[in-house]
Amino acid sequence: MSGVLLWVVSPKENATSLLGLMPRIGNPKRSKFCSRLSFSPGILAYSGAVAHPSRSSEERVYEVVLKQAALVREQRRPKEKALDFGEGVESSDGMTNWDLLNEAYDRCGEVCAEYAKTFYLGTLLMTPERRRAVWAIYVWCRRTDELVDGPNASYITPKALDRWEKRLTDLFDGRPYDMYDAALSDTVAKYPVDIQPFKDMVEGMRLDLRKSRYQNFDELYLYCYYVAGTVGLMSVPVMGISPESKASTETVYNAALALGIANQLTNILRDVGEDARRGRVYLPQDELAQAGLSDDDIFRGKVTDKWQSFMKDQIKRARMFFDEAEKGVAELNSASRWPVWASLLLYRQILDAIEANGYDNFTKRAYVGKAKKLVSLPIAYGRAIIGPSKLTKPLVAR
Ligand SMILES: CC(C)=CCC/C(C)=C/CC/C(C)=C/CC/C(C)=C/[C@@H]1[C@@H](COP(=O)(O)OP(=O)(O)O)[C@]1(C)CC/C=C(\C)CC/C=C(\C)CCC=C(C)C
Ligand SMILES: [Mn+2]
Repeated sequence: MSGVLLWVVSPKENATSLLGLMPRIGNPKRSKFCSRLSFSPGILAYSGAVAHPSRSSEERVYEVVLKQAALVREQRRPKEKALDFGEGVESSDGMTNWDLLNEAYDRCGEVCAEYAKTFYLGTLLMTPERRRAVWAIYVWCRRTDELVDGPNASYITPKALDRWEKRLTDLFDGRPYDMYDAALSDTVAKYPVDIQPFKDMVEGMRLDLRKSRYQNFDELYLYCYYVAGTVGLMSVPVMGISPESKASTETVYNAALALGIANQLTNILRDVGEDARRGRVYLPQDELAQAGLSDDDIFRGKVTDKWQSFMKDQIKRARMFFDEAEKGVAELNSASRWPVWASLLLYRQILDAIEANGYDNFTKRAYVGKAKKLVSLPIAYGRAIIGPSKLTKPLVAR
């Protein structure tokens, strides 16, 4: 994928390869969610709106959620931007554009299979159309993350991210740069996917370049939305909501957002030691201080009573986001539920693994073993059979 870097990195920042080839006020649901976050005294108190008299991160993110939900309701299909993959035009090697597009999607599938095997297996249950669209989104996310986390991360500047974003707008306008972009370009033309979550993910990568401390949970929440909540918002329009669902579109998007946030909080809790070795502390500074801890304690990496108690609260909060996410999975199209349940159950078990490690996330990496993974798959399947509740819920037109 040296093409990506040739394009993203300026000639001076020469590099070679990437990825191988190369709530809301006025919204009862959100208010309920926030009140759940603040049920516990101490660090879990959700103080965003108080600490920031303007708008809290959750309010800002919720505006994006509403916009995405509205787009799906309208089933917006920007056909005018769709690429013309007419079957007739042959290239010199005899391949039609149609063949090239199919190959592009296949390549996305190969990247997925290599980097996220379980997730890839889950997607095989989806319809072929949806499956390849999710692969295309996955590959774009993976490449975006690789820009700041991959082997060439030290060459990446804010300007390089601007170029990556320009490339994103081009592909949304039907002008893909390479094969992977072509697959995503086709996907966003076929499904009501908006560009905002993609741009927001790039913004998250910009944050990673310039920020290594988060003062409070409000700041961290925004970061988690940028790098992970966005994935939920990108995926739902492709995965689809069950025709039997009586839940409002906003409810489903909130759940999707919550799953992304839960996953990223889990990532952060798992990687405390690894991040500290790179000079990064994602944990909210005010909550550390309230627990009598500081960056120095993290760099020292000693598991103390204070650390254990702090971690218990952090894990509790991550689980709340998983609980919030659970409420929406049943509303998805039946074929999409299994991979989502599988990813939710597997990721949540990382929190159990941190507990099992005695909260030593400085020197031990929490992971879910093969056996536990295997057991989770039929459990996920069992849950996926359960569709939307037949009970009438407050109906918002969809
Ligand atoms: C209603 C409902 C619950 C719907 C489900 C919506 C849905 C599919 C949500 C997906 C949530 C999800 C998997 C979020 C990804 C979160 C994540 C782990 C983000 C990582 C960011 C950066 O992390 P960091 O650098 O700290 O850590 P690493 O060491 O690099 O891991 C990411 C790496 C960003 C890039 C994200 C991806 C590559 C994953 C993209 C995944 C998809 C597009 C497919 C999602 C579909 C399913 C079925 C899980
Ligand atoms: Mn990463």
